[in-house]
Amino acid sequence: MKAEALKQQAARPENPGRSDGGPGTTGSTALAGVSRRRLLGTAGAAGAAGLALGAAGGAAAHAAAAEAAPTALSTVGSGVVAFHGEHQAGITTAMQSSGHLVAFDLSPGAGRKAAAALMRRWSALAAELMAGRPASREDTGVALDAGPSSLTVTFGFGRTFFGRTGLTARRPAGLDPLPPFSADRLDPRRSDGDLWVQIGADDGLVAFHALRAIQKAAGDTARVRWQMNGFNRAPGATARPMTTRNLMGQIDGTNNPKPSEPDFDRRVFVPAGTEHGWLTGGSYAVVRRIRMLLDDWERLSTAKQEGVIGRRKSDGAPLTGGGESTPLALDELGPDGKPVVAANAHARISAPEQNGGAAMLRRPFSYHDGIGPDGTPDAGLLFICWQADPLRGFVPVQRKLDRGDALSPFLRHEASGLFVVPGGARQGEYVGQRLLES
Ligand SMILES: C=CC1=C(C)c2cc3[nH]c(cc4nc(cc5[nH]c(cc1n2)c(C)c5CCC(=O)O)C(CCC(=O)O)=C4C)c(C)c3C=C
Ligand SMILES: [Fe+2]
Repeated sequence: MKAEALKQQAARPENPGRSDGGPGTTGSTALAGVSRRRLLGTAGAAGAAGLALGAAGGAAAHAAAAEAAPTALSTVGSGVVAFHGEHQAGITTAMQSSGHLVAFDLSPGAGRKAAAALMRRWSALAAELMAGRPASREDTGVALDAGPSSLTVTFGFGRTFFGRTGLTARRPAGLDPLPPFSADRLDPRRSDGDLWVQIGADDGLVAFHALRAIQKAAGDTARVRWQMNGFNRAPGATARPMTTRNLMGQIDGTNNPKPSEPDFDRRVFVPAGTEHGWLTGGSYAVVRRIRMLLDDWERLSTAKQEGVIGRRKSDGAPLTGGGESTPLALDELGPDGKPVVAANAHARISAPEQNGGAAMLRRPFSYHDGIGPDGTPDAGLLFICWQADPLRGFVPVQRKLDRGDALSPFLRHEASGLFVVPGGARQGEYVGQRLLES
């Protein structure tokens, strides 16, 4: 099993819908040749045994040997995602097992110049950390011994960022406020924000290390507005690559657009030649903290739970048959003459063909913040979806779900944010430079 798991991780392609990779996708995650100061090794072949250092020869010999002989990283630790590129990392990257979402507000008096300096600082830091190198100043040591572990740091701007930096004329229409939905129970203190940072990694310490470094590098320029912490299944936890499950136990992410599909880029990334040149290659992230009413959900029989979604719980296959990737037969009727996939089933209502083609890339983290004051689990989904235009992605689908989704009685939308995520930085550039300096 261990060897099998290692083989999976080594072969791990990028698939945002899977926490441990999956077929049909492209990837930038690779085995790292670079690592943190004290990590001299590269992973090499999957399953490579670490170099055993004997006790004989005493501490000095041990230290000398440790200096000279590389120690093999596990394949999880050695996953590295490129910081520079056409798009920012953390969008099509395979879902990671640890995540932090943080929104910042610019401090009073911090305008465009300070924001530009902050983005320059943050970008340089993110590039170092994602390569597995320590933060250049005051590294806390929390991630020592670990490789990059597929760390990604992704930056976005909220609507208010543009007013604070005097850039209202360059604010894209896609940042117009989301409409209210009847199921919203939004806490403004945990919603919105001038800046948004998404951190993901396949190691909890590596993710936390990046979070602290980013927070400290904000200095006096920006203050944390809210922070949310999430998780997904660890790579290698399952015997074969699988779509991850959420805290309701459902396989979640099956029908995500795949990078291999011809319309993937058009759906997820802003193309060249639209409204604002600085936005080319960017995307919009809708972030919703969705509490799951798990006590109520877990009282339902498995058959009822499956009816709510329209898919089997065990393997994610449609109730109309086949396997996980079989399309839902939405027209199929049961012996009672009713559709097998109910009219209000979540998978039916959210399907692109029911929403004028509206599609989004869902890349969430689960969260669990203990027990709420009402004695029920404060747990659910940090729902993050990516699209080229929220008005053609999240908004129409959520409108439809809001009107009659069988899943709604088991959910509570508690916080919301909409952020524009600029395209990736080229070498020598920082994220957002084309907005802040042109
Ligand atoms: C507005 C968009 C969506 C919200 C909010 C949302 C919340 C949400 N969904 C699940 C569980 C599942 N969702 C599934 C499919 C699915 N969901 C959305 C959109 C939202 N979900 C879409 C676009 C789709 C794909 C539809 C399709 O193309 O067929 C599924 C089925 C498996 C899958 O395809 O991923 C599950 C399960 C939860 C628990 C939740 C809120 C907490
Ligand atoms: Fe969904």
